[in-house]
Amino acid sequence: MVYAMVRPIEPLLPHNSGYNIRNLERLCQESGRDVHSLCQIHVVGEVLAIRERFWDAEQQCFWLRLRDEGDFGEQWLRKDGTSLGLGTILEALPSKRPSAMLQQTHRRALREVRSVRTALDHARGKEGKGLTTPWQPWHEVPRLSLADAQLGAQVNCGINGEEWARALGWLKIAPGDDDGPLIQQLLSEGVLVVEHAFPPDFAEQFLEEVSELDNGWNLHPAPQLTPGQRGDRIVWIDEDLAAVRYGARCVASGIASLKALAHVLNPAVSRLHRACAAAGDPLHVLLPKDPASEDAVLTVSPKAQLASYSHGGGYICHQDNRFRPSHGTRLNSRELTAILYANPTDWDLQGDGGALRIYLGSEQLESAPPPEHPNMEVKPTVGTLVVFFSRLWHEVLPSERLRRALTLWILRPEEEDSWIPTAF
Ligand SMILES: O=C(O)CCC(=O)C(=O)O
Ligand SMILES: [Fe+2]
Repeated sequence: MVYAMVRPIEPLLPHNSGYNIRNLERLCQESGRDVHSLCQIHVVGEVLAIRERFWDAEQQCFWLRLRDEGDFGEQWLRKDGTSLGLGTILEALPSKRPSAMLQQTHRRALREVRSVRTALDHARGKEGKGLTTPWQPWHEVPRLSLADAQLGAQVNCGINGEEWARALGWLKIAPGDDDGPLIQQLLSEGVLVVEHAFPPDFAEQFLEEVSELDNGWNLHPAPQLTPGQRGDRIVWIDEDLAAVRYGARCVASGIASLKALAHVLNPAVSRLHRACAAAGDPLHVLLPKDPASEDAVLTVSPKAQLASYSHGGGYICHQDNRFRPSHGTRLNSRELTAILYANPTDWDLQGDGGALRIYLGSEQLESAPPPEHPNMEVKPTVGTLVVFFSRLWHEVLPSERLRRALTLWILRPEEEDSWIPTAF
């Protein structure tokens, strides 16, 4: 199933105005419209083709005509780089391998999308300096270096070098720190929790921005593979969208900090993989595609997921990735799951629920472990950073209170036959 979003508000918004709630309210007042009428989400089935596109010089955007399988027939979507993200259109396909025909159509649609993005960048004179260029095949995705990440952050949201260094400091992990106790803990236990990773004033602002973003109808129900799998609403977001579209600079900094983690963890994780590969572990075979990958096996997905749970919603016990011995491959390229929470500090796990429960040493299990399996519970309060290997089983316990989380998947893409970008 592919989701497309149509936002009638779109033509109303001046270029680069944010979608934050104040902006929307102001625009609604000015145009005499009800704020609830402005955002719609259509589930439109599989995108079969992008039939037509044109560059609208007046509005400086592309318009795409999509044909899909849903009842909505054909519809126009607007793409202008800062507004409606194409990632939203082609975001979710079932993770079990769809038919060859669907794979092919999806590939074709992706090629179209990429050509639009390239043309768009070209039209704007941009040099494509993002952290990763999403239209490249995974094995060509450049490895993240701190310099790239700094550049990306500056290009994307104007974070300067000083702020960047501070962001890394917040996470209490410094470059060159790969033998430090926190990283050792991650490698040996598979999980790392850092409490108070943010200074309090930043935490307060982060919390406020995330709640404004959520209250502005920017999140939509997460795609589910099975009914009842997860109860959250989500939006995929990068630094650029956060800072420019939503006016959420602390969220942008949060995403940039999570991306910096990949860089910082690279040497240690790379050593871990080499050691496991040397011991004959098939999961850790490193393909010799990129000699520089000796010290860099990790990169990041361009977008992070902002999720909001409410009304007792949770996420059943699952793995974000798994190794398929029968295929000798991993299901996707996710290696580490890194989360920053955005919930008040008076959170009470007993009364409010919403713990992230991670089952330790569970990555090889074929099915979800029983609750008595050794586990740890993380309280989702603002300032808490949790990083864990994506193959560990974990769940979000039902949350009686609004529960928000910003998640970035850190990737190890080199052996990926992935034809489905999970986010781009
Ligand atoms: O929000 C959390 O604590 C974890 C969410 C999660 O497991 C996921 O989105 O895959
Ligand atoms: Fe997960």
